[in-house]
Amino acid sequence: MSESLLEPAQSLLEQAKSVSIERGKRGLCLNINNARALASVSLFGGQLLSYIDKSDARERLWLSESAIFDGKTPIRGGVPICWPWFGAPTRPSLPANSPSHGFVRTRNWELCDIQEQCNSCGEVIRTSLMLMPQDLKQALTFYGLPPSIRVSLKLIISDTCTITLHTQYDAPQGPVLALSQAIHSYFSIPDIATLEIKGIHGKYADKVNSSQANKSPSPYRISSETDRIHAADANEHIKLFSGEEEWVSIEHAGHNGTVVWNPWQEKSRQLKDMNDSGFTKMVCIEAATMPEVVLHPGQLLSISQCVSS
Ligand SMILES: O=P(O)(O)OC[C@H]1O[C@H](O)[C@H](O)[C@@H](O)[C@@H]1O
Repeated sequence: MSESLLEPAQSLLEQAKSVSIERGKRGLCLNINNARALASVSLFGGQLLSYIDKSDARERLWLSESAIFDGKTPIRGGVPICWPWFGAPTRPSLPANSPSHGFVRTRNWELCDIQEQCNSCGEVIRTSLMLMPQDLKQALTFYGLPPSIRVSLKLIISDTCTITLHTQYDAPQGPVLALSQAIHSYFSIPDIATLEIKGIHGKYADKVNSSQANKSPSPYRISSETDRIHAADANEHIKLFSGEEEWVSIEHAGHNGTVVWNPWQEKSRQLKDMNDSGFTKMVCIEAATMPEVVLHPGQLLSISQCVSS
């Protein structure tokens, strides 16, 4: 993995007021500090690692204390991008040992654009970043996928945080692409014992008990290993409560599935990049296209997640 910035990114950074680059224990990260929020994005995986709304100074994302930053292992926490497949690779045409959750979470991404919006005092109140995986064409060819596909990630950091993943099939003709993907966000919560999830109503396929079409629970609480793919409402508004307190608000668009994941105790112990009690402080709520959707030449597919207080 090249640990350097590409030339165009250097000049974007020189002009930006609210974005700086840091080369530290977490590898190469872009740090955003504007009047409304703080955030950090790893260029490995194009992965948002931290988002803090300055109005309450609360970290919204969970990052494992044992996360591995070796430039090879997927980072446990923040917002991994799973693309162009979610979960285990199922397509027989893929090479043996193809990674779980696709290949872009373990690639270097490059910074392609920065846009800043200022208030009347000249303070930046909104920072938008555009990132793309490096050398995507080569990777697509390696996995037997059409090389004219482009994927980009737009992050808008302000008093809300919006993550949008675009897939553009940039060709007049070619084979259709069956695409599953996820914005795989790990949310930081005070305690899994007091968590209640509101706003998820669709039936779910249960990956723990291998059963299909279960009714969404009400109230929705987590007290054991949970790994579910819910059929999603078109524009979904989910809220996480810690007891009576509304903790975080999550809106999804462009998806057809919402994933809820908590590994619970035993599985946490098996994961080398998660502390034994890590599962008590996190829950994954993911905007996904799962089951997979079909993308035709010329089409653009976008999914997004917006996080706010
Ligand atoms: O350990 P990872 O490959 O990062 O996957 C972590 C989890 O991601 C998703 O939420 C899946 O539904 C789970 O089945 C999986 O265990």
